[in-house]
Amino acid sequence: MTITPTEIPDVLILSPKKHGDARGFFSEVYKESVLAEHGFTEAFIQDNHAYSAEAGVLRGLHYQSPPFAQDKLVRVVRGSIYDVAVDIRKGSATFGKWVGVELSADNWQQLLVPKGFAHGYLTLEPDTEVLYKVTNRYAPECDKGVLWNDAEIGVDWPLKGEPILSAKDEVQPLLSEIELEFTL
Ligand SMILES: Cc1cn([C@H]2C[C@H](O)[C@@H](COP(=O)(O)OP(=O)(O)O[C@H]3O[C@H](C)C(=O)[C@H](O)[C@H]3O)O2)c(=O)[nH]c1=O
Repeated sequence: MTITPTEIPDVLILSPKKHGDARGFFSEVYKESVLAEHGFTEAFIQDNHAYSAEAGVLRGLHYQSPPFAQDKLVRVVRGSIYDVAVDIRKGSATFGKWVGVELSADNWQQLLVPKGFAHGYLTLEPDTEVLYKVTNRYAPECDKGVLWNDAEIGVDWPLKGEPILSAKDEVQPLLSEIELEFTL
């Protein structure tokens, strides 16, 4: 597995090796020791699985506030997504900045999104399945968000038309309106 920092150094791209043979492939898709070598030692305690039927589904931008903040390790086992992390850590040199990476069953890449980042993704094809590990349990009372198209952030979503949003994501607050609960 190789690990590559993005333009925001705490957000990492992981590229597990696929061992292919005549039967198919085998891949170690999570290895605690490899992440520890890169300074990530948080324990993942929950696995999530999200299926989106259509291309153009946009989930985000979400985060859980302390004490239930989550680190996320995101991968795609069917289809593809444009995965986005936005730095919402007060005092960060990259506060309000975002990174976007295509994750797909084909490229087999993963994205590590640490606490202090809002996370969201846009599906790029139908029948897309996203698996991700998180380092804290689901806490609805701490479930927060930022508006997907907040002009102050300016995420360049590769949209073809209007996104398919949940009712919640239609009305998320702007970055300028949220309580900043993460400090670098
Ligand atoms: C996140 C979560 C949700 N749920 C339930 C709550 C709702 O009944 C249903 C759908 O939840 P929601 O609309 O919040 O799902 P997404 O829009 O995919 O939310 C996720 O989207 C972005 C991409 C994220 O990074 C977060 O993990 C998460 O916020 O699943 C649970 O039971 N457990 C959970 O951990």
